[in-house]
Amino acid sequence: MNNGGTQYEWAKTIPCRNIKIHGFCKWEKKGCSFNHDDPSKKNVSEVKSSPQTAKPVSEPMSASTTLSSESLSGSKAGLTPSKPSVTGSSPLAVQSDTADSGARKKFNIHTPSFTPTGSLVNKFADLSSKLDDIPSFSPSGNVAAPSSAGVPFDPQSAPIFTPVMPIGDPARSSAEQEPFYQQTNPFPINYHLYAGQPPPHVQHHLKPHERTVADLFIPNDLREEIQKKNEESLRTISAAQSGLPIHINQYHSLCPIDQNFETSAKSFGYTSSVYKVMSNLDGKLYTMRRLENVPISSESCFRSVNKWRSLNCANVVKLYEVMTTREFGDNSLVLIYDYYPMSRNLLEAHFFKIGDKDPELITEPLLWNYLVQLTNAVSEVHKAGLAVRVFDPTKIIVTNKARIRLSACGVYDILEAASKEGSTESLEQLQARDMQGMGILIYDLAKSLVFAKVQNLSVEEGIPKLTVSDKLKFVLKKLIENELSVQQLQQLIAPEILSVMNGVQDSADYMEACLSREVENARLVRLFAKLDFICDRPEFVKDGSWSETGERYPIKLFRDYVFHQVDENGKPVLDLTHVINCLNKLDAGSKETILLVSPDEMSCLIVSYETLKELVEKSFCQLRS
Ligand SMILES: Nc1ncnc2c1ncn2[C@@H]1O[C@H](COP(=O)(O)OP(=O)(O)OP(=O)(O)O)[C@@H](O)[C@H]1O
Repeated sequence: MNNGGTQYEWAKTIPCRNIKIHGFCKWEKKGCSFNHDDPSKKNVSEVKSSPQTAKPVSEPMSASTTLSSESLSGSKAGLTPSKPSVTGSSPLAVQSDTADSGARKKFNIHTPSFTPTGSLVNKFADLSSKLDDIPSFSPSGNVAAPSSAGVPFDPQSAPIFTPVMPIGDPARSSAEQEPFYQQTNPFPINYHLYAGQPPPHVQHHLKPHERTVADLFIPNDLREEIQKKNEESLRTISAAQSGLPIHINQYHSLCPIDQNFETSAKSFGYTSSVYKVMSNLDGKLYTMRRLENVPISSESCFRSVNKWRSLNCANVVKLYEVMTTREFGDNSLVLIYDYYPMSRNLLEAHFFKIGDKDPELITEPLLWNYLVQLTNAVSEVHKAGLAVRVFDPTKIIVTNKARIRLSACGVYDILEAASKEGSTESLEQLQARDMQGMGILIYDLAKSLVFAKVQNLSVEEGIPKLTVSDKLKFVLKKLIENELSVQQLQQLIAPEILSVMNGVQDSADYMEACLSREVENARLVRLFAKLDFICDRPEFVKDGSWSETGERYPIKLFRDYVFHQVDENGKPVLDLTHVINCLNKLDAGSKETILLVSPDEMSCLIVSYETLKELVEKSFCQLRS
């Protein structure tokens, strides 16, 4: 090993890149063969020794009035960096300081990237005289031009930077005009903190007692689904881009939910659209269903709304508020419902490919599941003295795996009250029609199971052709022929209700298990935060208790022990299990002892987690006091 000497003669004349990049080379006397003479240091010494020879340095800074011969000759007044200045004075003062203290500084002022010269042009003047003519870059006319260089910087009189955008720019207008609009993060969010699951063929075959890091957190697919829903909730569009009103009463940040952007009057006889909105009262997201040009003549049209508002059912999207508005430029009827991010209606879920999501296959268990959920919805609605009235597949949304909800309740009641004719049917008749509607909906979905052409057959001919169990055929027949009340239906499908209930309980258990894994993480995050509150506080730099003999020193070493360990090759150890293990023991105040070693390996101490816990508590209490 060549210690201190150079190995390669040819490298002696080549400047060492470490000097250029870091300002010093830690291998300078340990075998690095390259040239370690710092050219800028040489210039300073030249400047100091002879003002006449200082031209190459002083010329680039010639604009500076503070770079006088006094300062160059070492006048203390000229060298003190007390007065902030954008001119060459401050850098020069630091230069002289650093020259005194030697080159071993991490941020070396002599490195070319850190030397603010007066003018870039002069630096290249030797290369071509034409370069002298190139104007210096200045970001705007207001910022000090080269001619003003040398005038000491005065924050009071400094021009204020005003970014100028062309008039009519949507970004500008949206920011200025829309008090509620916020630019959300670009999509997709960077999931850099999560490592994906390895493909099944590379997965380790773990012994029963072994765990992977992924086992400590909620399963990846569930986490991703929740994250996607959060992203969807955060998605916004500026009113300037969407052309929608900025707010309707307390609801703002209107963002269209409909994926196909087509408006039709198919479902209610009025063109309708659905938006995600945020309430200014509680900050929550809601769904706004708008129907255009509805002739609402009096408050009495909203008679049924209170009943709908008080209905709480797991299979009905809750209605909160109904109003009329002219904010869209017409007489719009607006209904406010609960918002379920990433939900799709039954038609979208089973018959369309949306984005990269394929339509979901319909199976008989799924049909039973839907029938049970719809029975629950209908039963609750009927108990409230209302009727569902609409069983359109576009008005039932799938909010989670196989979880459905009626999404447009209450609309028909209002529309009918608003129309001149009004309803001729009694509530009992409407409720009986609900049973029929439910049967037809399930029958329509069941038809997709059959390859033969049942589409054009009548219901009586079509039901026998369905490829489902006889029991489902029988239930559908009875429903469509309107021979079942909701109570009779409940009795008839009791075994299926129990099996759906079983699935729901399994799902609840699974979710609870996932939740319990995350509960521990919340505790650890608090511990992380506590340690970070305590360690490396700049105001405690001179505090003796943090010094190597101080009582808080073990906390510092413990933090290094947990997070900053390196392996035998000097590579950082990124072992999450170690982190969680240590923090759990700290939290529990275990009696187990650990060996803490300082980074320079000059001091080491043996301490128990119990003691560390006391120290952390004490330090944290002192911070709070
Ligand atoms: N409460 C809700 N929460 C979240 N999304 C919803 C909600 N209600 C409806 N949606 C979604 O809004 C989209 C549009 O719904 P829908 O088809 O009912 O509206 P529409 O296009 O106005 O209907 P149509 O034109 O058939 O009258 C669907 O993707 C649906 O999943």
